[in-house]
Amino acid sequence: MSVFDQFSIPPSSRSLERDIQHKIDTKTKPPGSLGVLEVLTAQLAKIQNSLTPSVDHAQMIVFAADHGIVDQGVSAFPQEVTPQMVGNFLAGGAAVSVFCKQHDVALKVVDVGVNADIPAHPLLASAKVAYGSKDFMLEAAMSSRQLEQALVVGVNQANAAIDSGVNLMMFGEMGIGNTCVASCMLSALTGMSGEETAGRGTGLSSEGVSHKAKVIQASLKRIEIALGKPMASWSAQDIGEQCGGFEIIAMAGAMLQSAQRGVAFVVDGFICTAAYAFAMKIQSNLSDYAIFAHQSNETAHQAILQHLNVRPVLTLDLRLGEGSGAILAYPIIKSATVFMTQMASFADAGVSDGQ
Ligand SMILES: O=C(O)c1ccc[n+]([C@@H]2O[C@H](COP(=O)([O-])O)[C@@H](O)[C@H]2O)c1
Ligand SMILES: Cc1cc2nc[nH]c2cc1C
Repeated sequence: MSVFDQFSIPPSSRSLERDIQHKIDTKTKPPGSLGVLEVLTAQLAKIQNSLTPSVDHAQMIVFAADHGIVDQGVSAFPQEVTPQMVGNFLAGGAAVSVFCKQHDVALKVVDVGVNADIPAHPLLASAKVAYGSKDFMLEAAMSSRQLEQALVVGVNQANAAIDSGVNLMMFGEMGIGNTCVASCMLSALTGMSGEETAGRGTGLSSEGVSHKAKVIQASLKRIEIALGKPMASWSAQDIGEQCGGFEIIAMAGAMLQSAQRGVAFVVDGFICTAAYAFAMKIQSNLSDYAIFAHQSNETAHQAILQHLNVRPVLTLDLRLGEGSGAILAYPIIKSATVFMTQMASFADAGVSDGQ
């Protein structure tokens, strides 16, 4: 049995649905007036099968890896930045580090495939599958064994966090070149062309974006020839092996396992959305457990979010990654649970409900 077959995610519970809606509607506010917070608290209450949902024990996991596709000139930054930024996460100097500290959320960094040896650190999990993926314009990004290994890294990370009592998983990523990987995976998953999925990433020029789109188109052509079947019939395994990235696959594994264990997770920006779309191809019940943090400025993110029929919490023109949007959405997600658990009802407060 492949690791892809190990997931059987239950839909989130419907048993309290009416009680949850009643509790939301009897708070001291006009019906629906807390907007998206009402949607979020209902989602969390169903996931936790509780009228008092909580996200007090949140954990941020940043998966990091490198990508052979950078040899095609698809990023504005050099590959060395991946381990350098991992060092910055661990030292507490990155955006995700300071925002996690601000909100008292634990940060863990997982090396799934960085192209350098990273010294041991209390916040680092070393789970390197390889020193980066292969250049997928020329050959498969990884072997089927590496694909399984990366997925299992994510599953194990989710299990460790949930075993320690975490009730909200937040995911981020770091990997120079990974917007190209995410775009190629999303093209393969949705049928959108490289022109539609390619964007500026860390800051490519317009010419750079056109070149990146051509690299994606050439890669899709190579894969079609290698697999001997049209894109519409590629499996998740095909897409992961041919054009995946280790941090993206590991994150997909962590999302699937969080859902399997009945725990909500927060999807950060463009690359994390590619991990989610990939995981959805494995198990579509996943959608009940996902909260989308923000709409990235990466060109295709809006179209992909629409394609997935999901609404992000924030639109702040972010395009940083590393889980920064997820941690910024955290206080709003938390407020959604706080209104549900702490706000007075019309009856409690002696306020007329207008009926
Ligand atoms: O999350 C996003 O929406 C996002 C958009 C653009 C860039 N990034 C980050 O930038 C890196 C990838 O950009 P690039 O240009 O090297 O492919 C990677 O480390 C991501 O975390 C992230
Ligand atoms: C500096 C820098 C920080 C990042 N954080 C996530 N991706 C990144 C890419 C770069 C280039």
